[in-house]
Amino acid sequence: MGNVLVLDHPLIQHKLTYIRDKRTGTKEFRELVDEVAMLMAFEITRNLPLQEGTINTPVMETKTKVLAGKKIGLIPILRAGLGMVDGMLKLIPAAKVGHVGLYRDPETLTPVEYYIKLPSDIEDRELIVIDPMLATGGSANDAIHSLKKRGAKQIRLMCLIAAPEGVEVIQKEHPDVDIYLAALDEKLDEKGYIIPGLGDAGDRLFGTK
Ligand SMILES: O=P(O)(O)OC[C@H]1O[C@H](OP(=O)(O)OP(=O)(O)O)[C@H](O)[C@@H]1O
Ligand SMILES: O=c1cc[nH]c(=O)[nH]1
Ligand SMILES: [Mg+2]
Repeated sequence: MGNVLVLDHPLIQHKLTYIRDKRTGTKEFRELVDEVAMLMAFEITRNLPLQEGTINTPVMETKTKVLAGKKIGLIPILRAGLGMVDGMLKLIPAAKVGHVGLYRDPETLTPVEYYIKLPSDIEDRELIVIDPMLATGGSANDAIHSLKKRGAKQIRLMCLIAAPEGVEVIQKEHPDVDIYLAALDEKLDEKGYIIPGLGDAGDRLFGTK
């Protein structure tokens, strides 16, 4: 079964408080999501492989370390996942970005795929699927199935907030996928919203409510 890791860095937790607050407007919400995504990217890149190289400092030659060049792909789930892309690219600028367009039908809560465009070499990349919200898990589950169907072999999932119901779905359907969160909340309400959550991430990011 995949691991679930709550990234409890104080800066992430502090910013998440303002992201959750209903008084936070669109501009500030977007900035905070960008910042938290960058901090989460810092945490989840801890395992990137390094290789030794040699350079000359102004004083002498020395052995030092550089990234071994592992290929990464960021896969935001549209729309809300877009809000996390730029923050992550600040730390992983060489990553390629693939898009999966999904919306959750408000009545049935089942995901509807409307767009997919991926880097051509996804089978060689470690893919990080990003979406602020993991609620019933339907959207992330579909996105991951779509990626695997197209050849993806290494996938991680990064969300701001998850409900236990969504985590369970991913762990059952995709035991090979580790999940990284800023918070694991209590449950879903009768409309499938995460409680206490942050409301509708897409609407808060793009001001569409
Ligand atoms: O785990 P689930 O129950 O599938 O719910 C989570 C999904 O719901 C939201 O997207 P939404 O459908 O609101 O689309 P949007 O990003 O375009 O607003 C969110 O960004 C996730 O993709
Ligand atoms: O709480 C939720 C659940 C699904 N999608 C959201 O944007 N928020
Ligand atoms: Mg939405």
